[in-house]
Amino acid sequence: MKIFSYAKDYKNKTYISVVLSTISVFVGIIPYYLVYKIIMAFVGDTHVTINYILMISGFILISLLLKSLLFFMAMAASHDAAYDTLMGMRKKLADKMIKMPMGEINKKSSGNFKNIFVDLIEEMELILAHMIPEGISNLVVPLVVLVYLFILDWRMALLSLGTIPLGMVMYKLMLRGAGEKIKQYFKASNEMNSNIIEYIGGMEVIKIFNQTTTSFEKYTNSVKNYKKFTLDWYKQSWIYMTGFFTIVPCTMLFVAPFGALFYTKGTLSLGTYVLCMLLSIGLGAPLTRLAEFVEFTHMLTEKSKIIEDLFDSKEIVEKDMYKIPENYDISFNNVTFAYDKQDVLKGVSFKAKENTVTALVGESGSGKSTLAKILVRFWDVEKGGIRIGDVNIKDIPFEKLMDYISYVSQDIYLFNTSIMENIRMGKPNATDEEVIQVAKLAQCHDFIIEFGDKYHTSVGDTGNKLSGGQKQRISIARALLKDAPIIILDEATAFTDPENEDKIQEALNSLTGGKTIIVIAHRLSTITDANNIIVMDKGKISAQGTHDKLLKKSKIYSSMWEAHTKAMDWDIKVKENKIS
Ligand SMILES: Nc1ncnc2c1ncn2[C@@H]1O[C@H](COP(=O)(O)OP(=O)(O)OP(=O)(O)O)[C@@H](O)[C@H]1O
Repeated sequence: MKIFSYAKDYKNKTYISVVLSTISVFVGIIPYYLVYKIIMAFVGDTHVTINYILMISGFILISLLLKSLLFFMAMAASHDAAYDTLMGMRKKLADKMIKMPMGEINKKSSGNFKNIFVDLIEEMELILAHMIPEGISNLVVPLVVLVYLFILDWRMALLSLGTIPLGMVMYKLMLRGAGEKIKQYFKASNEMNSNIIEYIGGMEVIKIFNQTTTSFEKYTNSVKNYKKFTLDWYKQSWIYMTGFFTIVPCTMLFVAPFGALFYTKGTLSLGTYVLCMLLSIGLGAPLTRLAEFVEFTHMLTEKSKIIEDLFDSKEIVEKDMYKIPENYDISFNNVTFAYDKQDVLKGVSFKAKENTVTALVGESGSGKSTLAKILVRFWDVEKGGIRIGDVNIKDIPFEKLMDYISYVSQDIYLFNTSIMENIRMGKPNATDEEVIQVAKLAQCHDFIIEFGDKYHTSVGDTGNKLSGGQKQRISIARALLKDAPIIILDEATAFTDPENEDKIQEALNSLTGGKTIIVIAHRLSTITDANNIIVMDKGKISAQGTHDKLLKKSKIYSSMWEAHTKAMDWDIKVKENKIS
């Protein structure tokens, strides 16, 4: 199982656990031998003194205590190694996600990721922490006992294994179709996780649209489904499971009667008979526990496959040879791009020069945000190329590319921490003063100081304590603080009320010169001064030029402008109460 490869960094603790649990197994066999000594002392000719019995009992007690102590020390070492491994796996998974294209991440729901990061990895603890010490003792005990039994009397050794063939039949029946059942169980568990997260995340929409019944139904159905698959699996296997766990430990079934027969026939001494019975009793429990571990392994192999699939999933390809751009001009050369099969960008070519503002406008769905997302390599382009300062973005180290670009997307995400820390994410070593300075530039300062805790006010879960416009300006402040040479601002339509628009405009004006700025604009009045306006239409560039030029030569742009000015007039009239 590949899971053990993640444990290799912590192998020393694992070795300690292996050594301790093996010693514990051998120490655990001593009491059987000592009990045999007592019995033999009574049946033999020797005179048994109370001191002798007390001494042997003392040794039994010491061996039992030592066995437990060693076992718990082994468990402590294996748990230590296991939790280190789980931490390592979670870190590696988080690293992996940074390298994955957004498209790959979006294929899975957040419930799916939660299931992998939390539940599945937690269950790996069972393999790593318990399988090593317990697995070893459950494997070594029967082996050592069997070898000893064969040394004593091979017939008795074989008889002590008599229940195993019967148990194996039960075991086989128990595992019949288990692979399929496990897959169904995981599918149901994943669905349940995704539905729970969707139910909680979508609560606002559910309440507004009074969809409580249907959404609740979807949620309860997945919970019921999960119960059904778990129970089905249990019902199918419980009879055989009970059979197995009843039959296998009855090692005395053959040992006692046949041993008595051999003894009466004089082919087995009383001492060996007694010792064989004692040893075969000790054989039963570890044998059944061993079977339990085989079952766990079966299940955990399936679980670790899900984790491994995530580790093996597609990454943004990084090359060995890198180039660093000499300037920050951006050029799209004949870029064609599809999320799935249908092209959403078709042969797009344009240049956004350093020290200029380029605006992208066009109808909803015309491909504006997609242009921004492929520039930051959320998805890789296969046809055509994107260059920064004449270097293809695929030839720039991904981390460097992220350093060059500040991207304010439509989906603003704020972390559940203070406003100060949310802005500081743009430059982790920024001082408080620097944060406040950019907040002023981004027109956030005034509303921040209105809050009781000012910059230390928590923004709430995903920023839900702030208005849309406030969140947008905080994300602009974050981008300003990063001070990257390229800035992409994807304006969110939802927050473009005139007051917020003015503030955003001021924030944009504060962007210092020398940068390459790309603005995806929904309200055309924000970009009339842009050096170049690109009009997108169904994935293609329909026209480009300055505002004045486009008004004359682009039908799409001039009608967009007309619609925009009408809407502005409407706004003003409503404000002046001319329209009720
Ligand atoms: N993750 C995705 N997977 C599949 N298709 C997508 C994805 N994101 C966007 N699309 C599709 O790509 C097309 C272009 O979308 P895009 O978001 O670039 O448009 P836009 O011009 O920015 O729209 P808006 O102005 O509404 O933000 C749309 O048809 C959209 O349905």
